[in-house]
Amino acid sequence: MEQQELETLEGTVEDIIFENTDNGYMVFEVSGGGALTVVCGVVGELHVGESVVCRGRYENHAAYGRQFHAQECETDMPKDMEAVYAFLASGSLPYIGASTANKIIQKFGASALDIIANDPGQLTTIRGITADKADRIQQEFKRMFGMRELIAYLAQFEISPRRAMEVFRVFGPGAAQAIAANPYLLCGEPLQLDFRHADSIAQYYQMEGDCVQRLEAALLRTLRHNANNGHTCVPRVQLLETASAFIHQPREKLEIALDHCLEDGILRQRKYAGGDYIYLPDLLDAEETIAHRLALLMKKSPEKPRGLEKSIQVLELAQGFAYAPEQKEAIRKAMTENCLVLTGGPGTGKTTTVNAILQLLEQQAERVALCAPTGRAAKRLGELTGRKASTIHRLLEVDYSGGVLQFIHNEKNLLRYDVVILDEMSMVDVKLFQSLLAALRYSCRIILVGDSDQLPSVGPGNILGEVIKSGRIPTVCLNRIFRQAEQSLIVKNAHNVVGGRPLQKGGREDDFFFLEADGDACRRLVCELVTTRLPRSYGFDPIRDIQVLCPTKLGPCGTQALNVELQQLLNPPEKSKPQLQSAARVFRVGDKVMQVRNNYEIVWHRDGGEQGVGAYNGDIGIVESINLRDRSMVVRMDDRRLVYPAENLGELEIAYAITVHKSQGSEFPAVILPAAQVPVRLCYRNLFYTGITRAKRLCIVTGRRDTVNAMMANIRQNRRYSGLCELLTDELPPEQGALPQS
Ligand SMILES: Nc1ncnc2c1ncn2[C@@H]1O[C@H](COP(=O)(O)OP(=O)(O)OP(=O)(O)O)[C@@H](O)[C@H]1O
Repeated sequence: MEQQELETLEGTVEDIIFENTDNGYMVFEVSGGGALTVVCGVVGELHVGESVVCRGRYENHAAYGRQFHAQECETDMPKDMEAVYAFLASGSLPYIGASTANKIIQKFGASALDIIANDPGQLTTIRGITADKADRIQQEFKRMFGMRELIAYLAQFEISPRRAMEVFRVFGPGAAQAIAANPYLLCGEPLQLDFRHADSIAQYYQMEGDCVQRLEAALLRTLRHNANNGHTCVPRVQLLETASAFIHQPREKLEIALDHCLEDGILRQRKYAGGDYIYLPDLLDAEETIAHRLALLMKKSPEKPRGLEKSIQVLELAQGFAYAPEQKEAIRKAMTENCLVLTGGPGTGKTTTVNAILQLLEQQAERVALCAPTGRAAKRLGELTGRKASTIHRLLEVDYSGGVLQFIHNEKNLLRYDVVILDEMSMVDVKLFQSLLAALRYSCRIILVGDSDQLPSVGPGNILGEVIKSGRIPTVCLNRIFRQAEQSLIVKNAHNVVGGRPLQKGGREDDFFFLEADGDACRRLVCELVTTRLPRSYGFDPIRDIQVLCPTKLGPCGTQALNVELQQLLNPPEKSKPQLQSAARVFRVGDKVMQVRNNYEIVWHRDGGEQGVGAYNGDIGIVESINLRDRSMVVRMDDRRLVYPAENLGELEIAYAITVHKSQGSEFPAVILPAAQVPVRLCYRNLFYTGITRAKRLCIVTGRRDTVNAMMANIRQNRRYSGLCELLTDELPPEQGALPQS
């Protein structure tokens, strides 16, 4: 229906105004019907001189006037001589500029493009074009039109030009043949297209629903889907059942396909106590490497620093208080063992202990690296220890030049540290930890600090939980809440949550409150707290200091509804305030935004001139300016300024309200946690605990008492399949590694 309403614009491309080669978004001028029209849209690749038929709609742009928004764009080779000349002179082909284009046209006329495509040898008759150059010209010409053909081919299966360009980049000129032979390649890495696209291509080629390509793809897709939910492996039985239900094929057929995949090494299997588990090879590799490296550290003889007790006493004198017995034990172990896990809830003295360890290590002139998985956690670690702390990515130095994530520091270029202290360990996934271990010298000692009651990492694995569970790595768990911390109801209630005790209600002077409300009333209450009550009573800045943390995105108290309302209240549209629409979001100058995936290439400038690259999932900032012409935005994140070009806007979300999952590793002066209508799958204790422990000075839980009680009662930690505990116990039989936990 929609299709019939589209208008058509036909003509020749006169000029390319803006081009994004990554996603195919272009702004260009088309002459046709006696007029010159500015056209924009995701059209793939275009060149001056080409004939185009665009379908879309005319729109009036606030700044640029009337434009044509193309939803579809068919192109053809330049037809008449003038268009062929314009195309050749546009510089789209290598070695051909305006004057060579002129010579080619004089010699071959309108058939110049046929010659380039089919008989490039003839080009050598033009001065300056050697046989090699003629070949390169032909290759580039074929690439250009190959991409064009692929866009048209995939469009029949409702695959957008933007996706088609990605397909072309991955499979090159042979893309169409490769896809015809196995349409399910599209569902694999790195494209991960929806299965229904591959199914419709397979149907077109009359492939059966139980063809081997489809069965294997279903197994891989199920494992990848589980990896995205944090599992490093899946029980064999469960994998077969899920994949069978997903593609409606009998389990036996999937079993045969699975055995093929195992034989070919596409998948791997490990036997643990509970049965057989299937892995994607890279995730098993990561868990095996981690277990092996930690085991090697445990097999190395421990350090024997002299005068340790004396040094601890000196520190106590300087501090003016005595360390608790578990803190002392952690300090001793940190100075002697090659690997230590230090864990505990808020206010139990982890940072105080880390500071003591740092001082002792520095006295021994050990080279110590302090790091954490997120920028915010690293910043906090730096502030609390008064030392330089960086993200793991920064420590390893990202190299994204090849378009895939690599690190400059790796097994061939080791980091020169004697000890690494890694904070917020609960957030580290297996791949990142594997990369970190690879870049450390074998003798480098490791101290892992974290709170195992927090939500586990976003990426696959549950390293902290599994390492503690194995009992093979020295672990000190700090349980005691210190007096200062005890005065805080946030801290007390955090421990109540973990201990399964009821929440303590807050009084006027407290830093924790529960306010009862449901549905829309709860949403209105949250908005009122953010916009008026908390700024008035506590002097909080509603945008900078207060963070709404929602268990869910949906519903009246989810991030989506709250962001719409809070944006309207805190940063309403104004005539003088530039704003940009990107997908369903509107960004305005002054909005709070969050980066929602890792981008290793985006450039930032720090105040004071330093420049670098990278914005990471969970980084929060404020929109500082908007350029309407090229649809770019400048976002300030702490002391850094990042320029987001149009194609990167999809990586940003409005962030007055964010999910608890996204808040891991961050702290905020004031947190409001609406717990009214929480879907059952998100109704669990770790999530509630992680949310309230993000608050530094004030935490307000709003919502329904029964929802809060249900969240607190549900200790079913979202189970994560991982073999790390078993791999560690295999590597370290009890006599080598087992240590009683304190
Ligand atoms: N042995 C001790 N005696 C007295 N006070 C202590 C002791 N250890 C820590 N504290 C105090 O307890 C409070 C909490 O300690 P610390 O910040 O180290 O805990 P934490 O576990 O890092 O907390 P969080 O995870 O919330 O940051 C601090 O005010 C600290 O000075």
